[in-house]
Amino acid sequence: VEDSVELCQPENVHICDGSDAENAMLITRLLETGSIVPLPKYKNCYLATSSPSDVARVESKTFICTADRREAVNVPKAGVKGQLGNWMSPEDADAAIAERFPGCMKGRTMYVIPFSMGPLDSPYSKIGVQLTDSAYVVCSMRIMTRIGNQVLEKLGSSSSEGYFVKALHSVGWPAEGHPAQRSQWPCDPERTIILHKPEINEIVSYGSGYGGNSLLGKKCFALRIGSSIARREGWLAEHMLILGITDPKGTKRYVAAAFPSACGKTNMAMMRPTLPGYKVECVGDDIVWMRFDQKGQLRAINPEFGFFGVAPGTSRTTNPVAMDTVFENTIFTNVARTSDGGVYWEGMEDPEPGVTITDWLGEPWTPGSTKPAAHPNSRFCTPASQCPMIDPHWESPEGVPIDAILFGGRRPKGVPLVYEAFDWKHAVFIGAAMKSEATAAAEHKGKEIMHDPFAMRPFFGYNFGHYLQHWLSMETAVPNVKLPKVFHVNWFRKDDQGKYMWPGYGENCRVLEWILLRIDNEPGTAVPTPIGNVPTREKFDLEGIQVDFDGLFDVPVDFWKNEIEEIAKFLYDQVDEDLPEEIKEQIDNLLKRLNSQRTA
Ligand SMILES: Nc1nc2c(ncn2[C@@H]2O[C@H](COP(=O)(O)OP(=O)(O)O)[C@@H](O)[C@H]2O)c(=O)[nH]1
Ligand SMILES: C=C(OP(=O)(O)O)C(=O)O
Ligand SMILES: [Mn+2]
Repeated sequence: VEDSVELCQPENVHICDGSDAENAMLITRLLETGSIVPLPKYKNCYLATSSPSDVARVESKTFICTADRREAVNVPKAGVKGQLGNWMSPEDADAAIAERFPGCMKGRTMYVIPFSMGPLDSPYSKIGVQLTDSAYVVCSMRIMTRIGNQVLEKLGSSSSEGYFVKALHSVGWPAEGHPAQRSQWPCDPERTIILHKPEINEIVSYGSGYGGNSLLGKKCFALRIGSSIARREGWLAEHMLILGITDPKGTKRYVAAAFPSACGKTNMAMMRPTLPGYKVECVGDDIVWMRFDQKGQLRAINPEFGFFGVAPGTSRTTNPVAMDTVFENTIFTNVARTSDGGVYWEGMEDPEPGVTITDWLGEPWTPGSTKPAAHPNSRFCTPASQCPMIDPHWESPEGVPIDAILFGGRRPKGVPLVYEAFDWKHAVFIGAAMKSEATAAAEHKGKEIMHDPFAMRPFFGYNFGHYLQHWLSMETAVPNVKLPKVFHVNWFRKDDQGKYMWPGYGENCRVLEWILLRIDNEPGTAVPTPIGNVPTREKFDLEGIQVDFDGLFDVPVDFWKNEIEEIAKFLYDQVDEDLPEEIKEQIDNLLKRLNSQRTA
């Protein structure tokens, strides 16, 4: 703190105790500066609208900084541009800090936020301290993580642990005359930079107030620094939801699922199953820290304390549970506002007659408007404890047992609703081969289908080749390892008219039901295809819905030959010398399986 005070020269330093009184004081401050507005329709809810140039994560300005480049990122073949993270030398990182931070908090307050990723009494939790000049960030961190005195006390007592993650954040406060200078959302988009130093467990973020760039416990710590710690310590930090599902007989299982940003994690974590007799409960919606225990069981904690969920598309029909969660103690960002003091976004039920809408940019909005009312990456930031279906064990210090892992993405063509990996090595290959349409969660434009291995492309804290090796090594993580079953799912396949073929949301429980049958080794449930096992029609419940089963599960051989060629090129080009032999074998085996099929 002293070093950073010397660097940033704030007028005040406020050490956050995490109390209600402190939060109320900060909210008042944010209301006074116009950084948030109240939403009197709900209890203790506020709306922040950002600068239009600070609305999402910026992957191109996010770096992993290590002495040896090969530690931080994949080293592609000569002439190939790396797609799985950016590297910067520690010297260049320090120079970037020296260009931006001196005096950046002049005349303002530096907040010191001690926070815990994971329940305070869990041996798997880790502590961080974030310094920031944004009260919005403090209030959001208080929702997303456990903060305050309790954390300082634990930090003081756990000398055996010895380290905490140091996180420095400034929104950047450009000089007089700069367009962003007087705005209610200060930021410095041109000079935004997000730096991670895994070798010394440090994060430095400058220029952006947007969630993924500024709430440093989340993507920066829990995924990037976290994955690098996890590799050293022999566990996994992943971009996954965790849910518990109880079947009609009363058996409960936990499932983790990795989907890229804005591809359905929060919705699945809060799913209300349409099949009778099933119950889903939510442990987490974005990040999992998991490891095999001594008995060989994979156990997971959710390191977070709240949900930072995508608002558009959330409605009474798609995600009623989220709708029952977010209208208390919530900070909304970049959604639209209604004249009766509420919020509005695309996909939400229409407001009452007579109620008018102001879009996220402050302009009047009507259903005929050509621009969206809410920014496509607008978010709610809400306490997890408010979720009516939060799992009773969501804060259990030893974590919950995971029996299946799902990978998935937005794949309009060729990819079946669900298929199952043949074994662990095949599972790791399926994770490596993941692709998905780009979304508004980062700066990518359009709907290009991008590679997104393990849904971690923007979040790897170290070389993806080493990451693959680490996943492969889990097969022998402990003597009696009980490997979870692994599946790939795709809720987003489209027909020739461009319409989704699968109703999704609560109906996704039908896929979960089949997964449970597979976990229980029920006979007659699956048939092999070249890419993995798919359900048999008899054991996949379609009662009450009209869908094209054959179309949903079709594995078009020509499509997959092209697909695997492209994936192989991507992996060989990107990972080159660090591509594990096991993955090369998986590519060869899949090609052989495809070539032995008759093409249509
Ligand atoms: N068609 C369809 N859309 C979905 C489904 N699940 C989520 N979505 C939409 O995808 C967007 C992102 O979902 P969300 O759960 O917030 O994704 P996350 O960022 O991975 O947590 C929202 O607009 C959802 O309404 C689904 O099963 N089918
Ligand atoms: C917060 C984010 O996560 P997600 O869309 O995965 O919920 C993000 O991508 O910045
Ligand atoms: Mn989410």
